[in-house]
Amino acid sequence: MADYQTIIIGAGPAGNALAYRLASTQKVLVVENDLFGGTCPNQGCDAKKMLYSGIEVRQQAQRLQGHGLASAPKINWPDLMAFKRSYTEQVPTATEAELRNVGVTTVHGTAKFVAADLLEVDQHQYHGDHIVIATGQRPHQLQIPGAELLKTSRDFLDLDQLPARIVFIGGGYISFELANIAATAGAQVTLIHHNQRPLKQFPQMLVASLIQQMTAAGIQVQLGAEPQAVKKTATGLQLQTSAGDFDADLIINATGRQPNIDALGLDQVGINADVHGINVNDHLQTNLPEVYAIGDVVKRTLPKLTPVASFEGDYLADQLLGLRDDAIDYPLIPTIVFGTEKLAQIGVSVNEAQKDTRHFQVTEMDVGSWYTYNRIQDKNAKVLLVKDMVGQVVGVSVLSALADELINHFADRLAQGHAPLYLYPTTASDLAYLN
Ligand SMILES: Cc1cc2nc3c(=O)[nH]c(=O)nc-3n(C[C@H](O)[C@H](O)[C@H](O)COP(=O)(O)OP(=O)(O)OC[C@H]3O[C@@H](n4cnc5c(N)ncnc54)[C@H](O)[C@@H]3O)c2cc1C
Ligand SMILES: NC(=O)c1ccc[n+]([C@@H]2O[C@H](COP(=O)([O-])OP(=O)(O)OC[C@H]3O[C@@H](n4cnc5c(N)ncnc54)[C@H](O)[C@@H]3O)[C@@H](O)[C@H]2O)c1
Repeated sequence: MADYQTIIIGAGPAGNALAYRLASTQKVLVVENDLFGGTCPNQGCDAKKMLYSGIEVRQQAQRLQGHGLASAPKINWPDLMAFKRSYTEQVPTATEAELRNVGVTTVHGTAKFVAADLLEVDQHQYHGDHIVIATGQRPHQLQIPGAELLKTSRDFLDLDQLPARIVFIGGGYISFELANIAATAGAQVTLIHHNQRPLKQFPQMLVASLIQQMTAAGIQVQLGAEPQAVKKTATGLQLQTSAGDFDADLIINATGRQPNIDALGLDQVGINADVHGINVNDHLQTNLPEVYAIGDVVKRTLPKLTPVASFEGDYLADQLLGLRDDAIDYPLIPTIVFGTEKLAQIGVSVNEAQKDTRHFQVTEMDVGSWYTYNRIQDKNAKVLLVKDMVGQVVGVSVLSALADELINHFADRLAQGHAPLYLYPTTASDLAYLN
């Protein structure tokens, strides 16, 4: 039986951040049952932003029509997809090779606990002094008739051809981002949300403004539509909802993600988890002291994002190397929806401030006419500042083509002694590698 100091299950941003840090001092094994690199580079953040390269150029050119540009370039979907694949297709091999280069052993297969310190992968057993679960999440399945006809964000991000009519189910990050890609690339797009509060974490005033811009860009946003069934029709598919039926050639289910824990055999060894993820303490330790969990698979209310996954991987590396023993203390976590306009926030949210008017006040600023935004014709740009009672800015929400830049500047300004976490993927998120 092979013996390791640390075994990491899952080679996504969380598992890899940990593996790289441990590699020079420990004997480390990483087990991966799909694509090395995990969700973010293969079918999440990076894949999406490769497509956004073309999408953003078309959108910026649309804003400048009549201001020096005569037309906006059209998207050639197969070419854009080929560009995305030129990046994604090399990710799994390159990631695994990098891990091996720094001395990490890698294994392909699904890991299952046999004991607290023992895993089985394809009938081979591996002993670890510590075992770290970093298995991430997968799309949540809708329980409606015909759900097997629905596709996911992973399918969308690898489409050979762009279907003419696309429906996105869900009013979260994925639907808002992919709907914009599809519509800007020329599809007829409908976004269906089951209640009246899409993107509920963000200020509803900015969400309403975003939806206005989506509508102006030709995206139909249907609120209050509970999905009920999916059917095949003579011409494609039909989504039946409480607010009517929607015909489409492709329907993407983006109603949230659930932790990858089913195959791990957690019950067998008594690791506490539920449908929201694995329970950990403030040291990212499960109820079994030698087993930890990091990244999206952890049950927590903080946003499930790449910078958070990497931060946890880094933190746990310090713990396992004996460099620190304090509880995890997260920096402010900025969030962004790369939508028809970018919607981003950091610090005390407007929603929190509106519930606690004794301590916070919100200032609304239409900045579309400011030089920075006027120059790129970002006419609807808006900033909401949350201030405490002495007038100090403690939170910011932005709707603008430049929202990522501004929020990253506020990540620096509001950091208060922590190394700031930046939105990913952005220029600022590269800073950690520029030293
Ligand atoms: C469409 C989309 C867009 C996104 N965009 C952004 C964005 O712009 N910015 C951002 O910050 N975040 C974004 N995210 C979220 C981001 O991708 C995740 O937060 C991040 O990937 C989490 O990293 P992780 O290592 O915890 O999990 P993952 O990246 O999911 O990696 C987990 C790995 O574990 C493997 N695994 C699972 N079970 C087992 C098992 N039993 N045995 C072995 N291996 C196993 C999986 O195959 C996977 O490779 C996006 C997500 C999606 C789906
Ligand atoms: N820019 C980014 O950082 C980014 C981009 C994409 C994804 N992500 C990550 O991926 C996660 C998953 O994205 P997502 O958009 O799938 O999830 P989400 O949680 O953001 O949104 C899911 C939406 O589906 C709705 N919903 C839930 N159950 C439903 C049901 N039965 N019927 C109809 N609607 C239902 C919810 O109300 C919610 O609006 C995000 O939470 C985030 O952590 C991040």
